[in-house]
Formats: sequence, C-alpha cells, structure tokens
Amino acid sequence: MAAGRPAPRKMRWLRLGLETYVSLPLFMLVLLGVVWAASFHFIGNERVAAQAAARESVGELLDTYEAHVARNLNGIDQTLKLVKYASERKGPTAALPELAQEGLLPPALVFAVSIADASGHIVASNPAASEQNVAGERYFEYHRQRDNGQVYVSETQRDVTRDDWHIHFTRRLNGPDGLFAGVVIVEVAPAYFTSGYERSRQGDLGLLAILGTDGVVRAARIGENTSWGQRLDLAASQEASAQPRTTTLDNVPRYTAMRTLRTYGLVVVVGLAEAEQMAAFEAGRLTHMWEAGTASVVLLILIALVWLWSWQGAKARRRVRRAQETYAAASEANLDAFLVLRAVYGKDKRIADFRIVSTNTRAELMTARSKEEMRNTTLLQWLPRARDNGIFATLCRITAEGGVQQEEWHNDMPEIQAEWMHWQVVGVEGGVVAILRDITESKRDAARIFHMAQHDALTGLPNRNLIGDRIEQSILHAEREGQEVMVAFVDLDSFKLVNDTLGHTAGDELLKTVASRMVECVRKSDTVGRFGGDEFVLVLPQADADDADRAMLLEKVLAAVVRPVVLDGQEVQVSCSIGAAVYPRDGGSRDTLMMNADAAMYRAKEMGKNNCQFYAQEMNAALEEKLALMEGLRRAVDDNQLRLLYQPKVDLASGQVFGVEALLRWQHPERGTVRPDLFIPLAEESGMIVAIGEWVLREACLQARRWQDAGLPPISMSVNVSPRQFDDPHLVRRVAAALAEAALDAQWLELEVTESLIMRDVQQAIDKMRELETMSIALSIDDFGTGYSSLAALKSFPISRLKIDKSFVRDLAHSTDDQAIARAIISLSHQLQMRVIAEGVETEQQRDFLVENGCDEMQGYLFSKPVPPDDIAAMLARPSEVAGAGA
Ligand SMILES: Nc1nc2c(ncn2[C@@H]2O[C@H](COP(=O)(O)O[C@H]3[C@@H](O)[C@H](n4cnc5c(=O)[nH]c(N)nc54)O[C@@H]3COP(=O)(O)O)[C@@H](O)[C@H]2O)c(=O)[nH]1
Repeated sequence: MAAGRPAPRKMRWLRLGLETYVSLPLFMLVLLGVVWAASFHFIGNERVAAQAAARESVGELLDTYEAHVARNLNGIDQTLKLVKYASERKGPTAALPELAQEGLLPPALVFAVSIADASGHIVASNPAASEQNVAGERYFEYHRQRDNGQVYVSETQRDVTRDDWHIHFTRRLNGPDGLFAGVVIVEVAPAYFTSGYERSRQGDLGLLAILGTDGVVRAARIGENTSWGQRLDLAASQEASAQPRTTTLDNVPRYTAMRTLRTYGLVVVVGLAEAEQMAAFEAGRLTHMWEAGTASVVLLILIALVWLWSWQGAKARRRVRRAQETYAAASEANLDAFLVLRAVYGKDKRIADFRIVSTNTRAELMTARSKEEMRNTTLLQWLPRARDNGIFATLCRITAEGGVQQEEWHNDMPEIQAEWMHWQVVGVEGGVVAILRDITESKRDAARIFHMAQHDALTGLPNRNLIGDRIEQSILHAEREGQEVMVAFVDLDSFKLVNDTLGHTAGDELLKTVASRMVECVRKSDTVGRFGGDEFVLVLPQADADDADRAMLLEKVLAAVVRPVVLDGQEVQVSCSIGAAVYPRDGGSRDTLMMNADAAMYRAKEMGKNNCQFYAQEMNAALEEKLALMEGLRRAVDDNQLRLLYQPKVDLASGQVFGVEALLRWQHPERGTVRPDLFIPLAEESGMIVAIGEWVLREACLQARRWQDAGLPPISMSVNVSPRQFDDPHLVRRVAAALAEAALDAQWLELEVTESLIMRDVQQAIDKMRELETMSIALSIDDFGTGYSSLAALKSFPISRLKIDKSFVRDLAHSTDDQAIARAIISLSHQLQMRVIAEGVETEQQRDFLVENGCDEMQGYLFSKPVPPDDIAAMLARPSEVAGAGA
C-alpha cells in the first residue's frame, strides 16, 4: 500500500459512508435518538416537578390539618376544663345543668360530656345517658393514680351503653381535699377529626389521620372511609418522607407527613396518594411518549422512505455506472460503430445540431477520424449532407419522441466509408445513440445470392424462375397497354451429341456461345433465359409486331445459333428448333404460353429441326399423343405388350448367319405395332428404359437358350443398350442375372452401345466395359461415324466390333463421301484389331462395295428384315445359312 493512501478497506467504508442510502438513514436514526433523549429528559424534569409539588401539597395539607386538629382539641380541652371547674365548685350533678343553662356546653350532637365520681359511676351526662360505671376504663385508672393536669386521650373505643365508637378525652376531678374525685369525660366521634377531608384536595385516596404517640390510629380517613384502631409505624413515617410509601392502612403509596401535638400526645398524619398526585404528570408523560412514539414512527417511515429512495438512487447510479462500463467495453469490442450524440438546442428551442459525445474504435475505422476529432465536432459539421438526406430529421424525431429506429441505408455521405449501412438510432436522455454497421459485403452477398437464385450460373441468363416472372410481368404490362408478348422456346438440336462426344466442358462452352448470340439478336428490354439443359426461352414484349416480324426475328436467332463454333480446336455446328406462342392469341397465362411454345418447338423438331414454328391449336394434339404413349408404355411391360424381333447378321466372306440383333417392338392393344424410334426416346426420357432394357436382356438371353435347347447351332445375340441403361450402376449385375437365368454362356451375348454414349465420359465407359469384358461379354459400337470418337479413346475400349451407321451405307453406291467414310471405318477397325459390320445394307451394290473394301459383316433388308424367333430358328435349321460360332 502506498504511504498516505487510505487502505482499500477504509476507502470502501468511506465510500459506503458517503453513499446517501447509508448516511441519510444514519442521520435520521441519530435524530430519532435525540428526540427520545429530549423526551426522557423532559419527562424526568416533569416528574421531579410533580414530585416536588406533591411534597409541597403534603406539607401544606399537614399545616392545615394540624391547625384544624389543634383547634378541635383545644375546644375539647376547653370543655373539659370548664366542666372540671364547674364540677369542683358546684358538685358534679349541678355542674352540667348549670353549664348547659349558661350555654357553655358544646352541642350534644358533637360531644357527649359526662362526669364520673371517684367510684367510676357516671353521675351526670349531657346528653343524658343510661347508668354506667367507668372504673374499669384505662383513663379512669390513669387519673385516679396521678394528678398531673394532663388530658388523657383514649383509643377509639366502643361505648358500653351506646353502640358507638368514640375517643374519650378525660381530665381528673379533685375533691376539696385535693384527692381524686372522679373524671370529666368528653366523648368525640372519630370522624370529627377527619371531617376536614376535601376530595378536591386530597382526592379519592388522600389520608388524614390522627393517632396517639403509641402509634394507634384514633381516626383515619381515606376517601369516604373512616377507620381507627390500626397501628402505624411512626418511626418509618418520619423517615424518608420525601418518597412515597405505603402504610398498614392499605397498600397505596403516598407522600405522607406527620406532626406531633405534644400537649395531647397525639400525632397528625396526612398523605396524598402518589398515583393521584402524579396523575397529571403521568398523563403528560403518556402524551409525551405518544408524541415521541408518533414522531419516531414518522421518522422511521421517513428513514425507510429516505433509505429506499437513496438505495434506489444508489442502485440506479450503480446500474448507470455498470451500464456505462458495459457500454464502453461492449462498444469497444463491437464490430458496429457507436456514436453517442447529444442534442444542441438553438435560441428557438429547437435542435440545431448534435454534439458527438463519444465514439468507439470501430467508428474511427469507419470514418477515418480519431475519437478526439469526432468529439470536437458536431454532426452537421462532420456530415453536412445529413441535414438534407433525412438523417438529421430522424435524429431530431427520435430525440423528441424516444424509441428506436433502424433501417438499411445506401450511403451518400463520403465521410463514412461504407456503401451500405445498417443504422439503428436509440433515443436516450438528451440525445441519441447511433449504431452503424457496414453491411456492404452482406448486401453484395445478398445481391449475389438473389442474382444466383434468379440466374443461370453457366450463362448468366435469367433462369426458369425469373423467366416465369418476366413472362408474367410482360403479360401484365401488355394487358394494360393492349400489346402482345411472344414467348419462344429454343431447343438446340444436336447439343446432346456434342455434349456426349466432346464432353461437358465443350458442351458448356457451346451453351455460353449460343446464349450470347441469342442475346445479341434481341433488344435489351427483351429476355433471353436458360430454361434448363439446352433449352432457352425468349420473352419479347411487342408493341406492334406481326407474325412476319416475329418470324424474321426468329430466323435471325436460327441463323445466329447455326453459325459454327470452335470447341477444343474442332469446328462444331448445332442448329436449334424454335416454337413460339403469342399473348393473348395463344394463351393468357404464363403456363399456357410456355406449354404452347413448347408444343410448337416439338413441331419444329418434327419438321426436321433448324426451323421455327408458331403455335397452332392442333399441336397440342401431338403433345397429348406423346403423353398418351408414355402412359401406355408404363403398362406395356406388365401387360406383356413387348416382344422382340431378331435381325440376322451375315458374314460377308461366307454369306452365313453368325448372329442376330434383338430389336424391340411394342404390340399396342389399339395402335398395333409401335416402332422403337417412337417409344424408345420416351422410355429414355421417362427412365422406363431401365426396366424395359432389363426385360429385353432377359428375353434375348432366354431366346438364345431356347434356340440352343432346340438343337440349333449357337449364334451371337446382340442387345442394344441405351445411355440410361449404360449409366445404371446395376447394369453388370443385371446382365449376369439374365445370363444366369437363361443358363447362357456369356460368349453368345454382345452388347451394342452407340458411339455418342461411350464418348460422353470415356473413362467411365472404359471402366464399365472392362467389367463386362471380364465376364467374356462382347461389346460393339453402334452407329459408328455419327459421333466424335477420338482414336486414342477408341484404342482404350475393349471393343470387338464397329458398326458402320446405315446413313453412310444408304448412298454408298453414289456418294463418294460415304464411300470414303465407309473405307476409313473399315480400315480403322482392322487396324484396331476389330471386326466391322455395316448396317442397313439393302442392295447388291452396297454389299459388293463392302465386300470389295474388306468389310467383314453386314446386316440389312438385303438379307433379312427383323423377324420373329421362329423365322430365325427356321433360318438356323438350314445348315448352309449358318456361319458357325463367333464367325
Ligand atoms: N436401347 C434399345 N434400342 C433399341 C432396341 N430395339 C431397337 N432399338 C433401337 O431403336 C432404333 C430403331 O430400331 P428399329 O426400328 O428396330 O430399326 C432397326 C432395324 O429395323 C433397322 N434396319 C435394319 N436393316 C435395315 C435396312 O436395310 N434398311 C433400313 N432402312 N433399316 C434397317 O435399323 C435399326 C437397327 O439399328 P441399329 O440398332 O443401329 O442396328 C434403333 O436405333 C435401334 O437401335 C432395344 O431393345 N433397346
């Protein structure tokens, strides 16, 4: 710890002490203590004053009572002396009447005066009383024995003759000889001495008492009750008279005082009940306590409220502090730029600008200004354009109304280095916090994704979705403006061939070239889109065009597409077929227009390709026909509508049949025999070819078995394999199963694949062919010469036979080109150690040419059309026509 710096613990307490939620309640508690201390002090003072007053009252009462009793006693003694005097002069019997006559006797109601002779007999009394003797009384004995001139005061006692209680005051009578002659008696009721009791002064529990120096009470009055005969401890009464105490009369504490009347041997005692004397004080004390209590409760409530208020305040301050710290930490670590802006008000009380109070590091990067620079400027100094582009207005509104606003913003302010921003404005006390995020990249990504979702990746043209949208938009526009829209479906005629033979990369290149050529043919406002594969769609909104104009445009597209393209160093030429439909004439919706343009395109294909056709209603019939055929084909396998014909293959040297090609026929229940040219493409298109091909394979193998079982010489069975069949990963397994089912030796099976099929993916084709080769299955290339085989690839294929396509055989007699091609294929085959067969041989001339040029085998109508199995059996049964195994 550094010297002179308070220890952290002390600092914490100090900080805590400075917190209002601690100091204020502490102060209030001290105040509470002061209130109670003052209250107790005040009450104490009042108690002392009340006690002093009580003591003073007792003193005053004693004085008054003593004087009263003394007066009464003097009166009684006066009577005693008078009667004594009269009795000693005139004799006891005459004295009383004389005194009564003179009015010198006290009222008989108050005092009973009597005279007893020396023997104790009452000889005279006023008022008159029955006869009695008092010789046994203590006062009689007292006076008989001594002549001391003193009054004797008896205890309060009951009279023998009257059933009353009296105090007897007596004096001795002497005879003329000075000897004891009896006693004069004055009887006084005890209440006589306490009649001065004033309730207003002494209360209900005040005490007036007269008692002898022997401590025996002669008369005592407390409230309404007068009593006598009790014994009081006089010594105790004299002690500590300042403090209230109880007496044997009752258990009520009283302030008491006493005084001795020595002449009569009596003591007067007065007492004031503490409870009554202190009642006013107690009431006052209670009032004070209530006041202090009430003040305390109020103070405690105030303390609680103050504590709560200051605690909430402290909490709020802590929250604010934490929030500020969190904000500072978060904003520094954040990828968003933070700007805290405080409103600056003008003279008109409206926001004139915003001062930049704080920023974070991200803001520095985004604005290329340091935090210091930012703090020393205002919003409008920094971004002058904010006044006009809506930003300033938004900030003013959020400052005034609070809340949050967020939006994406295409930035037009060069001071902020972001093309696109997401900005969020949060209203805070006296201003706003603006949070800026650079979303340029994500915007570009989104635009890219949006573009990708709507465009073809290869050509960059609108894709199927966007084409649909464009057609719909064009229809809506045309509907409003009373115009027309042409939708044209463009399908490349020989694209598949190019793709299969030159590979996908070349195919892609071709598509891109064709696409850009089509785009060049139309206006910018028109749409050229790629629908998929080699299909394109043109959407051409047309204000005033007729079919002739449209045809001209489409001819332009045809011409552009058909221009040769150089791919991989080879010049390739593809044409296209175009079908067009026009809104509103050929359809009012996107789907109808597309469907009808598609139908027209199919018609263009049927018309020999490389032409365009406008939709006509009957075209749909062809489409429907196609769909109906497809539907029928689905049932063909299950319903046994398929059968195979077999076309013999002849060895040109011997002229004998060495094998057959299985050719499929569909025996349609209504249409009769349907040629494979019609339905094989449909089967290929729908994928049904896999199941159909498997059936062909099995049936061909079984048929070969049947012929062999019939004892006919074994011949080769050729089966055509379509591209989709060839791609089937289970092809080898299916072939093996067909052979196994028919128990046919693999050497009698040959699979024919087209040149274009194997050139699509040379390596894959080689792999598959090798698998088949290991099973001893022969492979031949069908339609050779129509595709693009490379010699290198040809060398790698495990091929045993090439088949010259019939298109080269057809004009063999006249076309020197075809002759050259045929010769080249024959020569090539032989150089590659393959046999060569020509198909479609219909004439002697064709056969002669082939024989002359070394062709090994032929197949064609010249020898036989495809025929049912029985015909083949008949043929094979003639030994001269069979070339023998593997010829
Ligand atoms: N994938 C499969 N394709 C098959 C199957 N069966 C036939 N096909 C293919 O269908 C195409 C048309 O076949 P088809 O109508 O049977 O025509 C064949 C012959 O009838 C015909 N041919 C034979 N000789 C002559 C002739 O002298 N002149 C002439 N004009 N035509 C003739 O040629 C067709 C045989 O061609 P190819 O297969 O190239 O040897 C056809 O492409 C068949 O391949 C099948 O089961 N699966």
